[in-house]
Amino acid sequence: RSGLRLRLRAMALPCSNAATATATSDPFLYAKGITRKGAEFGSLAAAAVRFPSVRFSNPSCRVSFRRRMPERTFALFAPSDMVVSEDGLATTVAKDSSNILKFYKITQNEGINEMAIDVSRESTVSITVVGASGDLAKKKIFPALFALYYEGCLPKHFTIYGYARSKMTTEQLRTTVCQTLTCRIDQSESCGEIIEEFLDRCFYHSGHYNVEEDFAELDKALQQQEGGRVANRLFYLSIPPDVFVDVVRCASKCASSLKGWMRMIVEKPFGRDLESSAELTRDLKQYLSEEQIFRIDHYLGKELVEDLSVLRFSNLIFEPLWSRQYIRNVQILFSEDFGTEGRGGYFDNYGIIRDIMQNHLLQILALFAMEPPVSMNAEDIRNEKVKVLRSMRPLQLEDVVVGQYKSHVKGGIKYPGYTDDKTVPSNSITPTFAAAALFIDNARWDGVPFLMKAGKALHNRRAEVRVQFRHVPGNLFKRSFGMDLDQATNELVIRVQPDEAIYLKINNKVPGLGMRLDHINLNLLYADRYSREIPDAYERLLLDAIEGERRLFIRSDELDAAWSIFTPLLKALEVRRVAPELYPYGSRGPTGAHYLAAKYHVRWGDVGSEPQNAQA
Ligand SMILES: NC(=O)C1=CN([C@@H]2O[C@H](COP(=O)(O)OP(=O)(O)OC[C@H]3O[C@@H](n4cnc5c(N)ncnc54)[C@H](OP(=O)(O)O)[C@@H]3O)[C@@H](O)[C@H]2O)C=CC1
Ligand SMILES: O=C1O[C@H](COP(=O)(O)O)[C@@H](O)[C@H](O)[C@H]1O
Repeated sequence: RSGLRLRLRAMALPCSNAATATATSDPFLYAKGITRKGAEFGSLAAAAVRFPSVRFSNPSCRVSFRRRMPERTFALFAPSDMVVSEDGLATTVAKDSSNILKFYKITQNEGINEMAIDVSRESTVSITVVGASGDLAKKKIFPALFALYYEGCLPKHFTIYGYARSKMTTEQLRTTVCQTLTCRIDQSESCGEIIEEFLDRCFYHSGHYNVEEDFAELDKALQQQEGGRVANRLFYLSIPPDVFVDVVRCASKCASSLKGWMRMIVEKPFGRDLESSAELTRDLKQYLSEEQIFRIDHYLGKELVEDLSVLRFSNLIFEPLWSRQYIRNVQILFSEDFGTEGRGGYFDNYGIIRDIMQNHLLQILALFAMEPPVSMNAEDIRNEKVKVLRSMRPLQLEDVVVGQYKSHVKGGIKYPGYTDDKTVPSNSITPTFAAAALFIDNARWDGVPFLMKAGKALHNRRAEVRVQFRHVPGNLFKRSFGMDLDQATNELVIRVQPDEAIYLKINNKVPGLGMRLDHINLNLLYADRYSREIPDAYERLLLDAIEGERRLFIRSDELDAAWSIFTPLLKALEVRRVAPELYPYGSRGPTGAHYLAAKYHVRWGDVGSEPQNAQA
């Protein structure tokens, strides 16, 4: 009788001194302590475990505390499993790789009869942003770290180091970082002070990426800040891929933590094809275990991408429809209204298929199409994603259309073509646009086209998933729709960005004496429903990496499966030197995409009129 299996994230980091724990009248852990900002967290813990979705009779029910905490004073870490049996016996052992072991045995009558809580007041997290002088570090990583600090999500003791070759002082780094920070969450607080506090924890160390001595120096600097505490170290590799392995070698040899954990967030691109990706994985694994590698795909950290599983698995109405029986096609769309400006040098070596499709869009597809996982644990989810990816057919050249933007004059402004970029060869055939039809050869999705479209320098910036359902059989209202049944079929749209929304296109009778039908949207526009600002994807992912939560990071077998789908196509495009169809900057992309969709009797959902209430 295992009863309720409750996933508990131990609440240790924010405690000031010792935490105490007692059993409440419910057979749950009632941990009590003082948060960093002085709030007592015991009652909140109890409230969280009493969350109404928790039912004793449901053994697979899981609660992740962090997501449910209403307060922003919590910094949680170290996932642990808590097993509560119906007779009130609860045991939990924290499975944490950071030398922190928590063990509770709780009975309803006796309370806690055995317990060891390391409140880890002597541990610290050092975060080193490697490539701190770069675009991503400034644009995303430092602002995300600040947002986490602002939300009280970083541990009590932490240090942030910027590392790069550029010569810069700590003061200069702070000045640069400061310009990117905003107090977007709560303007009423004394934001300036919090920024100052945060900047005081930021330092800079200049060094080469392949020089072990430079990392040994970094190690000394880190140790000085860590002040003898158990040191956990997170490295964020925000650098071009050709220096990944050098950094991993130097950092793991000369700047790894002796007692705490060491984790590395690795940015894409993870290779250019199946072989180079496997080689990179092999090289990284000379120095790191798979558990230490956090391959980031920031689309997995986007709110609506996370919501896909909630939508599907917590609503009875969707899951039964989620198959070839009711779904005609699925479209995963990405567009940007700007070109590769400033990143042409990188982009030309990769192209849109590697830059967006093989990772971001395929990850969305995998989450969308996977079978229900055993639980929401990282390995259970990633196992299902791998299964669905391995069921996919490798892409064929005839199922792909590629394009490249050319210059265009609009309103007296000349927008540059891709090859006008000085860092791009003038004869480049690198695609900046691609459309593809993919298929999953399994029982659920047999024959359903999954269409992807991704492009730069298009008419708008948008990312969305569109699910087009089948026509209603023997539709009584067919005559009201005229010939265009497609217009009348239900479509579920999950708009990832901008203006996050979920809406469902349905048919409705126009009020009145006649029988006129209207296609309208049941619309959940996030900005209308939720006042809280949506966190940036990098915030969620950084916090997960600090907590050791791997659910939103890519495992190496997932990566292999993803490359297996795209590598044959990428090779064919290169070997045959397939010329991209040119499209004007700011347009809707090449017309070839429409022919590709038509081949599978599909109409792109983003083309044509959107009912009014779908707009933000
Ligand atoms: N920028 C973005 O929007 C996104 C970036 N990424 C990925 O994140 C990583 C970082 O991106 P981003 O910040 O744009 O990259 P940058 O080109 O800005 O490079 C980051 C830093 O790396 C160093 N660097 C640049 N080129 C080289 C080189 N050839 N050899 C050694 N060091 C070099 C530079 O620091 P210094 O000279 O001071 O050492 C630079 O400031 C990349 O892997 C990129 O693919 C992923 C998603 C989005
Ligand atoms: O990974 C990448 O993503 C960005 C788009 O990210 P978004 O969060 O702004 O949608 C893209 O511009 C870039 O080319 C690519 O490398």
